[in-house]
Amino acid sequence: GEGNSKRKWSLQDFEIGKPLGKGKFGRVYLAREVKSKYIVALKIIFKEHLEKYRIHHQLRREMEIQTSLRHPNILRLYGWFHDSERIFLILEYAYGGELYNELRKHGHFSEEQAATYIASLTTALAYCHEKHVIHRDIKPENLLLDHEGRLKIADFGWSVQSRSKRHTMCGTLDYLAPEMVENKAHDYAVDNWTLGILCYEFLYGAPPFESESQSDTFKRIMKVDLSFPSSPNVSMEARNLISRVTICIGYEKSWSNSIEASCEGLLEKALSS
Ligand SMILES: COc1ccc(C(=O)Nc2ccccc2)cc1NC(=O)CCSc1ncnc(N)c1Br
Repeated sequence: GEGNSKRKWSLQDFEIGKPLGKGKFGRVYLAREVKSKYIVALKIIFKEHLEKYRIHHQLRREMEIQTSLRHPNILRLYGWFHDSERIFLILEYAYGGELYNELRKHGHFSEEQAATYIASLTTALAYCHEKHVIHRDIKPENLLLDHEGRLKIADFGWSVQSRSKRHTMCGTLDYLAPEMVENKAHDYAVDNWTLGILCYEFLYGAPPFESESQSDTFKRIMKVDLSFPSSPNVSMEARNLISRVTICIGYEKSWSNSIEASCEGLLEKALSS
């Protein structure tokens, strides 16, 4: 028959199972495609909910983004369909659930485990960035694990296609005003900064700038007020990686690719040590 991704799906094609959780703008259920017995996660979004938050255009853009993304560390969107009041997203089912639960269960990850997750995130984000997609909402809750414990970035609820002006920029930067150049750096650095934050949280069990109040957290982020507790005992290489990725974005706003390159270099070292 015709390729799966082109066929018209409907609710009758699925048997709905247990609720898996609440993603953005909708509930997610375990489901099984009746004919193939293939297990998926089915996300149900109410149209009036999209209208209310005026984000139906964002969902449409999201679907365009998702169909073009194919990466082992990015949760697949197999297709979607709708009825009169709901939109259904047919998602890859991540058998291992939320990475967040793993982190809470263990308190913090070993350096090897953290390096493996950060390496997966780095390649997935580098892939997104070369497709001019910025996720902008990478946090442990949006990271899932498959049946082999492999990391999957999910819930692109806030991803954006970076503005088309980037194509006009790929020529020389010499004539661009600082704010335009800054903007380019900002486009991807926002995801790379998050890599440093996540790396810290994987190793210490809490994000680096966590504070009592939002305003304190904000102040600490703006100052990049990074401190490393003495326990758990984290290697100097790992602390250097976190500092370089957060500090140099926080202060120098260096180009994302140079950061990615140094990340990959440092990760190679951390993984090989
Ligand atoms: C590619 O994954 C997505 C792609 C898009 C959207 C989405 O809602 N976009 C969106 C919604 C409204 C407006 C604009 C964008 C959401 C997801 N993914 C999710 O929501 C994750 C659902 S939780 C889960 N999923 C699988 N296995 C598990 N064990 C669990 Br728990």
